Parts: sequence; C-alpha cells; structure tokens
Amino acid sequence: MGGHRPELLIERQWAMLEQKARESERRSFFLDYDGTLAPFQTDPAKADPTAEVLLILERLCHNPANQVVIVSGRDAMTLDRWFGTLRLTKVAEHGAFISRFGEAWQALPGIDLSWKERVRSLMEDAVALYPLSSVEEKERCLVWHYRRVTGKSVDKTAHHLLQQIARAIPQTVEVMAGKKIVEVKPAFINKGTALRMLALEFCADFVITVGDDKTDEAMFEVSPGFTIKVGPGATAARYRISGTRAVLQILKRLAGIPPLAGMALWNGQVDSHTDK
Ligand SMILES: O=P(O)(O)OC[C@H]1O[C@H](O[C@H]2O[C@H](CO)[C@@H](O)[C@H](O)[C@H]2O)[C@H](O)[C@@H](O)[C@@H]1O
Repeated sequence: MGGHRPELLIERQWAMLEQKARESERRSFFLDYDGTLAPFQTDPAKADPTAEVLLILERLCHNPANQVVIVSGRDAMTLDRWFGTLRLTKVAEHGAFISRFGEAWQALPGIDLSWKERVRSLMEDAVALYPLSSVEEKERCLVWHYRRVTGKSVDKTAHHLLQQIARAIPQTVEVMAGKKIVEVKPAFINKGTALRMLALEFCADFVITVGDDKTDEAMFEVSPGFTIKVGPGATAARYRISGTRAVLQILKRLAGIPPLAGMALWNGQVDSHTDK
C-alpha cells in the first residue's frame, strides 16, 4: 500500500474500462457491500439494499458471461435475506463462508472460537458505558458498533477497547478498527483468499473489484483486474471513486441500465458517508 496513489476514476478512464468490459468474453464483479453498494446507516440491521441496487445486480447476474460476487463482512443469514434470490455468489464474514448460487454455504474448517466469550464481555462493558452502542454477533466474528454515539470520547474508548482485546486474544485472531466499529475475526481469513479462489474458478478476462474499507485491501492486493477504492484512505487499488452513488453509476453502465445524466464519477470530493 505504501506510497501508491490511485488515479481518480473520471470519465476518460471509465470509457477505457467500459471498452475493455465490452471486448471481454467473461467478466467477474467482486463487490463489497457496506460503504460500497450501500451508504452507512446508524443501525447495521437497517442497511438493506435498495430496489435500485437489487435491479443492477439482477441485470448483471442475468448474463451468464458475468460472475457476480458480494464479498462482505456481513453474516451468511443477512446475505441470504438480502440476495438469496439472485444468481450470485456470496462471501460472508470476510471470507469465512462462501455460497455459490444454488449451493449451500461452505465454511472454512478448523476455526478456534475460544476467544469469543472473553471478547464479548469486553464489548459488553463498552456497551454499558455507551448504551447507544451495540454488539453484533456473527458466527466467526464479533463487532462493537458505535456509530450512534456522539461526542469524541467514544473514539478513545474504541481505541482502549481495541488494545484490551488485542491483549486478550490468541495469535490466530485479529482485532481491527473499522468504520465506527471494532471488529474481531480469525486472522487467517481474508477477502483476498476468497477472491483468488473464485477468480480462478471463473477465469474471467475482465475483473472489477470495488470496496471502501481496510478489509477490501486484501482483495485489491490480489485482484487480477481493475480495482476501485470508494472514498478516502491509503489503498492498493488502482482507481478511486467518490462514493456509493458513483459506484451504482458505473455498475449501471456495465449492466446496460441508462445512468443518471450529468452524474460525475468523481465529484471533486469524497462523499461524506464514505468518510468513516
Ligand atoms: O465488508 P462489508 O460488507 O463492507 O462489511 C463491513 C462491516 O459492515 C457493517 O458495518 C458497517 O455498516 C453499518 C451499516 O451501515 C454501520 O452502522 C457500521 O458503522 C459500519 O462499520 C456490518 O455491520 C459489519 O458486520 C461488517 O463487518
């Protein structure tokens, strides 16, 4: 990641990418969810995909020459509820679970979950301090959410919690500061490993990978094609785009849906919701 500066994805570059997509025979789309296909919500349970997102995905999936993969930190149940009827592949909990369309979820074996109880109790202490914060329980990961808490002191608490957790977990597990979350997940699981495996299976000659968060960097590092970072921050991606509106704009164009006239891919600034 160090020293690399992504290009802004503006109309000229986009025309070139679109051309490559048109000329290709098989296309892979690796798409992160929160902060990429959907703007952040204060309540994580209320970040359902809009009808517009579902239509774009449905159109992309409709073409058998397209492989569409949602690569998310979300749990399998949520992804099934949101995307269960679409002909796409879902990667849940940052790569811990994979479900190809029409197939059952496959889980990575041999995961140590002995840390969960201790970490949950540390997170519950933080909720006692900030009752507007909450704990999201997933099968292999735990998340402390504090987007609903106002004031600066919560950032210090998040930092402190992260340090406490880091001391309490075994080496097989990692704790990360995300966007208004502190998340704990198995260390050897990452979105890049899932991408590499699924890309090999489909053998596309056009691959596009879009994401906004630190966990998406693992995809950018191994993705064989065009990589697009949504919003600010250091990245290994080749291009940068302003926010979720612009992501939907480019996906619409690739899906053959007329995009909004006059909507720029790079609006000169980063959309506020992708910021944190
Ligand atoms: O890999 P992703 O699909 O981007 O998932 C990453 C985390 O996203 C969710 O949290 C984020 O979105 C919430 C809803 O907008 C927001 O409230 C929170 O502040 C964000 O960090 C999700 O709840 C986590 O489980 C995912 O790991």
